[in-house]
Amino acid sequence: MPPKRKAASAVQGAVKSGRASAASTPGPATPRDLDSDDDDFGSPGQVDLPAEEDIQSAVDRFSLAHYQDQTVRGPVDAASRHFGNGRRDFSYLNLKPDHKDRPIWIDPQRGRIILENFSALAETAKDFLITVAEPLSRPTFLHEYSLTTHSLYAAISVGLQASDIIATLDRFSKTELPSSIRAFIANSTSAYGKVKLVIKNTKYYVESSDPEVLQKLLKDPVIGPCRVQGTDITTTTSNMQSVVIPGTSNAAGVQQVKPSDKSQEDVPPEQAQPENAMQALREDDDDDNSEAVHAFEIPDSAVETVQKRCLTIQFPILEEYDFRNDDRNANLEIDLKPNTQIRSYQEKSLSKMFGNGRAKSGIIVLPCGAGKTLVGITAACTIKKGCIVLCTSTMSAHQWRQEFLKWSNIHPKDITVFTAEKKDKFEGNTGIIVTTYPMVTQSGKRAYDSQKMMDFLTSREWGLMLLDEVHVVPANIFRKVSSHIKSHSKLGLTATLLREDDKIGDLNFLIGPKLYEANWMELSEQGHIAKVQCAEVWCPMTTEFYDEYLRTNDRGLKANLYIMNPRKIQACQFLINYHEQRGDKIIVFSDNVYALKEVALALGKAYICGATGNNERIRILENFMYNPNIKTVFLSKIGDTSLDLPEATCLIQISSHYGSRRQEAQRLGRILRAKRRNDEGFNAFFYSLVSKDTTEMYYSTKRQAFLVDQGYSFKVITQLAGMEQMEGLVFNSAQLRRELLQKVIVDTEAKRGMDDEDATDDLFYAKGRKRGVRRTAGTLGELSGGQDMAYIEQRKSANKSLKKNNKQSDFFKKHYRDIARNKANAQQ
Ligand SMILES: Nc1ncnc2c1ncn2[C@@H]1O[C@H](COP(=O)(O)OP(=O)(O)OP(=O)(O)O)[C@@H](O)[C@H]1O
Repeated sequence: MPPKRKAASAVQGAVKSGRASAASTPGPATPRDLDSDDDDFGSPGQVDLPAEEDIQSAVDRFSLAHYQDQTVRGPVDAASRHFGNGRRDFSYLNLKPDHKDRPIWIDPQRGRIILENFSALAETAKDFLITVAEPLSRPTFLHEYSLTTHSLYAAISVGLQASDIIATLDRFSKTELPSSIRAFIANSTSAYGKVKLVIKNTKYYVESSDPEVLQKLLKDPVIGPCRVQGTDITTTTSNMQSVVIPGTSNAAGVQQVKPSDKSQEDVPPEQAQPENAMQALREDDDDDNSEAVHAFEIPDSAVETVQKRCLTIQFPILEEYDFRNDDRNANLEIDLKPNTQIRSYQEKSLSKMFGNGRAKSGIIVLPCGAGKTLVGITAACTIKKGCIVLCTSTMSAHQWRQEFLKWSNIHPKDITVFTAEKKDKFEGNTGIIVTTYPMVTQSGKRAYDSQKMMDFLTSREWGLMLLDEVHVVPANIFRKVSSHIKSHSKLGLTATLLREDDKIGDLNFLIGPKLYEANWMELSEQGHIAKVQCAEVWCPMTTEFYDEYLRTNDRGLKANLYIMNPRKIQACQFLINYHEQRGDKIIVFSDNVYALKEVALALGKAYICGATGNNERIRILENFMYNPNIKTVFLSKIGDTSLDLPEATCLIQISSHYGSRRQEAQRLGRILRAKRRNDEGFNAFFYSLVSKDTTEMYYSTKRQAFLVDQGYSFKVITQLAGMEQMEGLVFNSAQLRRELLQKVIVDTEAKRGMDDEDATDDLFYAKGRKRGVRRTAGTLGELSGGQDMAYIEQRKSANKSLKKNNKQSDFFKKHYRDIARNKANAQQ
């Protein structure tokens, strides 16, 4: 089916206005250059689209490297090695005379696009780039995007044509568009949309309106054998129709419940936004042509293989759901409530999903606290078929149900929760089930009612599958989910499409391409998420801690030393004090559960970790939210995601998971939804405390990479003015610091030998970790307890009893007395 041109009028509108503004900018840009419809490039006739070709040549064309310019490079000289010995010398790309007025430059080898964010055309160019390319980095002045086959497929799927993309990129580009990029765009997009994967009667079919394409697939050595013999069918399908737009400017194609006094027809036409892509679709979709479609069946087990292979041979398989023509599955009574207004970026993201009037599967990326839940609910209200929502925990499953009831008019009986405790089915023909990933993927024998519920889920077709927090779920879990549950469309939601293990690419074919990624800075400028001041506080190690840090080879002890560095604890105390006085509510994060407990107790604050019981968690969180005297709570990594504490306005991180960019972003997310974010001059604060000259510094820089790409800048604070003079500063004598050091060493050793009740929380003592022989340098004096070093038995049982006995010593007596006192204070 040919892509529809008008569907992309939002983007094209932006491009047009870009042309207009370019024409009005001073400088040598001529109207013909920037504003002319008489394009030099980009008319379909001039794009060198391949004619007939075999599968192998399609495979060869897949990589951008295939399109490299064959331009002769300049002579190799002494500086050449800095430019890949001439390979990265792009001086052959001639700048246009008016290049200063054009905002982008494109790397002909890697498809990277650099945008000058200070250009007068930046806004218009950004609107376009977000549609055709993937944002990589968006700090203040220069943005970086990447043209990929996936991003180009996404652009085509909202109705742009290769010629539009080429022409517009060329207009914005400082140099003539490299021929490698032109060919890459033309060829990557030429086969898009020719092959589809559809579900009919709970069976998967590969479908195309071009019989020759199907023949090619059937001849392919991987796809051919997957066909279920004797299942070929030919049907007719009607062309795209517009998604119903009730006329509200914020609808994004969503049917909203109308207030009773206002019928849909009452809405004056001027309220409809002309630049709304969905609106354009509605105008466009009167031509309702039918066409013949040919299909063959593939077994469930072959779906992923076929999807992967199709991607490799450049016939990307499209998962689209023509929900309005689905008469087989019952319609669900669901609309947004009349007072529900979705925000512009939520609308934009949904217009990418429903850009051509059908539901495309894919992933929407919005910052934490930007309202992914409402985006999911709006998608369900658009499709209006059975919907299954998968969450990461039982708590968030219940939250999702509540949000559905809050924002939509769904009948409470039509939305049920399937968790270990609750296994209700909806009563009507269709409905919504909210469940968790483990509930549907758990292997082994299930309880009777759980099995019955699973049979219910697997025996029917679902219109939409909403996948919350897609970034945390391993690919094999998705495989299980999709093989168990048949859904016509899938929408993944996340704030951080990041994995340190590079597995994120798997989501491309398991769910679909990234449909939309919002700009964090833009949303915070608009007040949808809080503005945050980020700072990295460098805490020097005390001499005795640093000596031990340098001496030991034990990674666990090293980590405990830089985390428990007394100067860091003092900085934490000082910052808590400072922000409590300002009226902030503070969350202190520590991945290391040992440090979490010790520091919380030392500072007399409450903490929550994996081992904290549910009732106690609720009690602590409620106190944090509603008790004006409880202003600080310590959280282990269980608080990283899905915790809604809009009261929190300040974060202090004392230990974290190595270089995890995702965790850093998720933690920052806990304050992005701060209630007070729209107060005049309000700022939230995010402090990361790191021990100077230790490996923690290296990890810290890595962790910040994602946020820096989103435009956040981290101030480095080397000294907290006034800290030394603070009254009641902990560990403020050499004796106390030495005692703390002893305790850290003893506890590290003791804990190594014991089963850790917080193993799920604690990265350094994860269960199953092998112990090796450890040899450390030391003196006899140290061994005998001189110089504040403690004697440590290496046998497990001895360690336990040593610790027990140690409780009787003066040091431990005092220590445990302090803990008890702090605990009592925290509970008051
Ligand atoms: N269009 C809207 N109008 C009013 N409030 C909204 C809108 N969209 C979202 N919100 C509110 O913003 C807050 C954050 O929403 P939500 O919990 O869905 O964020 P999230 O993106 O899922 O965050 P996280 O990634 O941290 O889970 C909620 O209180 C929600 O009610």
